[in-house]
Amino acid sequence: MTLLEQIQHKINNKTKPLGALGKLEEVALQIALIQETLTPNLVKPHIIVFAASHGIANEGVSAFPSEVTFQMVLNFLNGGAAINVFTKQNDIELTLVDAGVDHDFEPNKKLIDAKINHGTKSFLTQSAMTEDECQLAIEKGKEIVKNIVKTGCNVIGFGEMGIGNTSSAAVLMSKLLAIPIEDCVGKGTGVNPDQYQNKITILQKAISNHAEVSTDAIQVLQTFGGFEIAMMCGAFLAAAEEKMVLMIDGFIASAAFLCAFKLNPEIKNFAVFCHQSEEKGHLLLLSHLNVKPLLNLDMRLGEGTGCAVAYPLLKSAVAFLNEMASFESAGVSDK
Ligand SMILES: O=C(O)c1ccc[n+]([C@@H]2O[C@H](COP(=O)([O-])O)[C@@H](O)[C@H]2O)c1
Ligand SMILES: Cc1cc2nc[nH]c2cc1C
Repeated sequence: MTLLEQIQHKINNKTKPLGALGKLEEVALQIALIQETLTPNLVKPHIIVFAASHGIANEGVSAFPSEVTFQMVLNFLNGGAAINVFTKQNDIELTLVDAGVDHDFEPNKKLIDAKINHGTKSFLTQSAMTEDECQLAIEKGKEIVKNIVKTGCNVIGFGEMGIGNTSSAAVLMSKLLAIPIEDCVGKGTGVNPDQYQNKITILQKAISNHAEVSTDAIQVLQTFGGFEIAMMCGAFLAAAEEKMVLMIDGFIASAAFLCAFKLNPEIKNFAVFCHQSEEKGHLLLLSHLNVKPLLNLDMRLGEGTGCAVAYPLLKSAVAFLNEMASFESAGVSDK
């Protein structure tokens, strides 16, 4: 029997009707395959939140001003954000990264300084980053994950904070999947109908101003991305290389995943899609990746909160596989 057949056999022989644990069975199979074992375990769960400022945020595409990005980083450092609460609740380690926030933070041992620049340029008229900045952000993301692997962690989620980043994510999705931008744009932090129309117009203009940009993932990321998105892209690539279980959060995280997937499609085998965001493009993005998310709680926060609330489900998947009796061991008739 192949390992896949052995794991499936183990799942099927648990004391339950065939398939009765639904998606938990798929997750258990996936985690066992990632770890190449019939007895997987989840060690030192960790969520990394990458924060960065966006030049495009100054074009009226968000309901909130750009300063909220650095203000929320301070909130993360003080333990007051949703991701602080949910990681604490579920015993998940939290690491914060300044990927490129337009603010000079006091040195703080809880904040990794990976600042590429003080925010990206507005991609309405310029490239968001230089080629070097984009490469550096990807490399930093990889390096941060490689350091976390050394702690023994084998399950990792990524979150982001960046006012304006639903605009970046929407354009990445539109360019990389050849989907009209209108189908990729949502309300983000909650723009009103007029602002929503303006957001679409701005992003259409941005795309036509960069008509020369191909569908190459790095070129698209450099032109329309954010430092947190590029860093997350590198982080996904490194985490999959390390054979970790990857927890994927909402719309922006999925757009970063899409960039990484275009660079290495193998990473999908390591990815658990934690939730379906309320953000308009997310369902379409997930369906293009041909994946089903675990939860739909109408969340649209980011920060890795979808990963943090879904993590107990991964624990349940591993626990049933390791701890449930089989029909044979429990003396239960299987037909
Ligand atoms: O994760 C999501 O699906 C998600 C959906 C909508 C908004 N967000 C968060 O809101 C911010 C981006 O929204 P906006 O309107 O400024 O583009 C950014 O900080 C994200 O973390 C996140
Ligand atoms: C307050 C606030 C918190 C956030 N967390 C992630 N994105 C956010 C956007 C806003 C506006």
